[in-house]
Amino acid sequence: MTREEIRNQYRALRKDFTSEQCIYYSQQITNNFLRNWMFNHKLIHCFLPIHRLREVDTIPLVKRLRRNNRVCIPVSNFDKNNMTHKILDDHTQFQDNAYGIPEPVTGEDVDVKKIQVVIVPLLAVDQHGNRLGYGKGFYDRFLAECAPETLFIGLTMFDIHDDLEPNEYDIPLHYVVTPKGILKTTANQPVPLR
Ligand SMILES: Nc1nc2c(c(=O)[nH]1)N(C=O)[C@@H](CNc1ccc(C(=O)N[C@@H](CCC(=O)O)C(=O)O)cc1)CN2
Ligand SMILES: Nc1ncnc2c1ncn2[C@@H]1O[C@H](COP(=O)(O)OP(=O)(O)OP(=O)(O)O)[C@@H](O)[C@H]1O
Repeated sequence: MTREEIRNQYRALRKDFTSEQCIYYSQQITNNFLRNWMFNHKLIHCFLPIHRLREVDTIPLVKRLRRNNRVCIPVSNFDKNNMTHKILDDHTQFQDNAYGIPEPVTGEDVDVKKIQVVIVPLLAVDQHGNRLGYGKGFYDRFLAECAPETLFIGLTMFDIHDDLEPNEYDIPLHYVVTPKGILKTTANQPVPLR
């Protein structure tokens, strides 16, 4: 199967989820994540979900992580297919962009190099941490800019896919969280966070 065929397959599967299934899987992913990592005094990037596409609901995770960390949320530029990142605070205001992604409209911009953990949305991922998104390269570009010790953690409601052919830009994830548990991929781990 081509990347595009695999992409379409997962898109279709996700569209068939009910909102109850989506909530249930999201809770399991959140619980598995927090059982493994709470982090402390880190700068963490996390996406916010496109509800219409039944993405993992990261809002409870973001709320919990923000208790002991700084969390930044992406703002997407669909002309350049890149993102900037704004720190979440008690006063952050959000607005859905044209693709239904909630984005902060206020808040301090973050230097990409200072981000220590990136929580990545996925359509499909394999045991090596190779991933498939919507195909615009947003996360490929972003992960390439991050400092070498940054930890990349993907979230998916699906099981790990058989090997995906990486393209030249693919940067593998270090961990994947599913409703069933946590997979440490075969990608080289950066130095452990203190
Ligand atoms: N929540 C979230 N934020 C994210 C991503 C993501 O996957 N999830 N992205 C990860 O890279 C970037 C945005 N990428 C996107 C790329 C394409 C489309 C898009 O074409 N949407 C169409 C149809 C999608 C479909 O049917 O599956 C649409 O909204 O009509 C949306 C987001 C950055 N922010
Ligand atoms: N670092 C980069 N520099 C320039 N172009 C890039 C870079 N990364 C990705 N691209 C472009 O983006 C396209 C989409 O890449 P790919 O198929 O890997 O997307 P994806 O990983 O599924 O999507 P996303 O990253 O948005 O979730 C690539 O074909 C390439 O043209």
